[in-house]
Amino acid sequence: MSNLPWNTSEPLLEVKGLQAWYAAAQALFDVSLQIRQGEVVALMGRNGAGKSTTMKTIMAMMSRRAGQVRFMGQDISAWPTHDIASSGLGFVPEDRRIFTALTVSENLLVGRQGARAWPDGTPAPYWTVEQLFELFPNLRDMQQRLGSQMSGGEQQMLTVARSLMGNPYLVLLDEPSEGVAPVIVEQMAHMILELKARGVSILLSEQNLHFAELVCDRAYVLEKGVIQYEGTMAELDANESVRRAYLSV
Ligand SMILES: Nc1ncnc2c1ncn2[C@@H]1O[C@H](COP(=O)(O)OP(=O)(O)OP(=O)(O)O)[C@@H](O)[C@H]1O
Repeated sequence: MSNLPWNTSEPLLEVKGLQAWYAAAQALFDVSLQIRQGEVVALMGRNGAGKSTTMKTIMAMMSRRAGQVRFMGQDISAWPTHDIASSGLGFVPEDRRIFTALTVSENLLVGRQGARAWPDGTPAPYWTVEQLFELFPNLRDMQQRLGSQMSGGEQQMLTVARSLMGNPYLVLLDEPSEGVAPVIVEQMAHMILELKARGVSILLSEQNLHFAELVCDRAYVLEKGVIQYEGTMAELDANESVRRAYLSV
């Protein structure tokens, strides 16, 4: 048995009353959301709605913030970012922070963390480099390539793969489909479904309803730093007024 103070019937991630500021400008207002084990949840909203800020606040990357973040039964609100990441909460930022002077293989090794277990002692999702190459076949063909010589979409894949090297329980994925070629978007959708099948939970920031519908169970919709709607993907799809008011469709 592990010593995780978490019962799997409780949410894996529970965010309550999150607020955040850029200097004097408040960017998040009382944002609350939950992700249960095995769920893929969309965080939707237009440019500037606050999706990235929500993720950065969960990861303690906003210097001025308030509210509570519980992950696997622990209050992580005051933890530093690196402790949050090493507890099994992965974050793939939108700006693709790979090491451009390192090769694909070296970038992956930088992300390596040990294997994890669920509270009942069963193994949590674990990724070998070979399994990651199965998930991202393009990366297998460019193992010795420098990060600086990869396309934006390839860098995006490498960022996701490196995060999976940390064997996270939950990944915050910030707009993985934004600005990448359609063939890569397709691979991203396949990758998210594969993660879900392996038991990894995901919070996916997304503007594209069609992409979110392919892979997500539920959605929260943000506008101006406020959660305006929450529901299943089917409910959101059927709700034309919410779609028109807060999404680009
Ligand atoms: N570094 C920053 N300094 C000041 N204001 C910022 C900064 N980053 C974001 N903001 C503001 O905070 C608000 C939320 O932005 P955020 O990036 O979280 O939105 P988003 O939903 O992720 O949109 P996008 O898809 O454009 O990333 C916006 O009004 C934005 O202008």
